[in-house]
Amino acid sequence: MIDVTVTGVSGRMGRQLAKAVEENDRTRLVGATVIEGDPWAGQRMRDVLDLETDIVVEVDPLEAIARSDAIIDFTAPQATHDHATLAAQAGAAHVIGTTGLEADTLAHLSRCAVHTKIVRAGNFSLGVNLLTVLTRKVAAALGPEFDIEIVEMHHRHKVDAPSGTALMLGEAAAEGRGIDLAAHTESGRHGLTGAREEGAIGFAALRGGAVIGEHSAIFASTGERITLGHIAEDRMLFARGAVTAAIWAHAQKPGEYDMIDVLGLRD
Ligand SMILES: NC(=O)C1=CN([C@@H]2O[C@H](COP(=O)(O)OP(=O)(O)OC[C@H]3O[C@@H](n4cnc5c(N)ncnc54)[C@H](OP(=O)(O)O)[C@@H]3O)[C@@H](O)[C@H]2O)C=CC1
Ligand SMILES: O=C(O)C1=N[C@H](C(=O)O)C[C@H](O)C1
Repeated sequence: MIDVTVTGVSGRMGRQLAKAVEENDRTRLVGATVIEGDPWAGQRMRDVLDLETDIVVEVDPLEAIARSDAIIDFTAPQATHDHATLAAQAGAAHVIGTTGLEADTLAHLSRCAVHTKIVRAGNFSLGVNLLTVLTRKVAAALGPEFDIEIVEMHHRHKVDAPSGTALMLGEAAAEGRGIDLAAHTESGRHGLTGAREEGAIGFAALRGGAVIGEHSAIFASTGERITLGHIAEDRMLFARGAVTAAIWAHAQKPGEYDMIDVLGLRD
């Protein structure tokens, strides 16, 4: 059995993650955390989420992580930064779904990965990870006469843009084309923008309603257009992928990994 803590358990993803850990016969929920002041703090998981476990929701992640083989963390950038320190100290695998991480946190994760295994992905679904592989291949096959645009739509509560998945797709397209994404990104067009830069990779982010996550990679020439896309219809998709990643990470050496490694999709 792999003992798992879910951080941010009262969140949209936290709830699904706790269920996914408990439904998998190789994992067991041994910790569940929330931020101070959250109504779930101090409550039994069986009372707030109808799970058959005696786990009580905690505010301090220290002890929960210390008794865990793995933590699954879909929270917020500062929380993930802090959890990484604790996971590295405890030697617990750290599965990270949090998006919108800044460069200082990414550098911190690389230092933590000397001590433990980190699996980080902007999207833990099989479909999106296959889509990134396809996007890289299509970008490599097409010439610069094809403009690349990444379009995403999410629910009204999402706080970061472009989404982590959109950035994965942009990175894949840039890799396929043999260019640096940061140097070719065009996003947030508004007003008198001028014509599209040749070779740019464009990003457009839509927000509204309860959309779980929709992504397209569009390759447009003057004569034809190819669209590769993915629609997520249930958050359990991401949660089950993250549990698969925790089980996989348990058997790995310390280091930084992503879902392409977990799924064995790397060429
Ligand atoms: N990689 C993937 O496959 C996916 C990634 N995501 C990403 O996961 C993250 C969470 O998304 P979502 O569940 O929709 O967001 P929510 O806001 O619903 O959940 C995040 C939860 O984390 C809590 N939290 C914040 N800081 C801490 C902390 N220090 N300790 C414990 N809990 C904390 C928040 O509490 P409070 O609300 O009180 O701040 C909230 O309950 C986002 O970055 C999102 O982009 C989402 C889906 C799939
Ligand atoms: O915030 C979300 O909800 C999602 N976030 C991830 C992202 O930023 O791509 C994954 C998924 O699309 C849902």
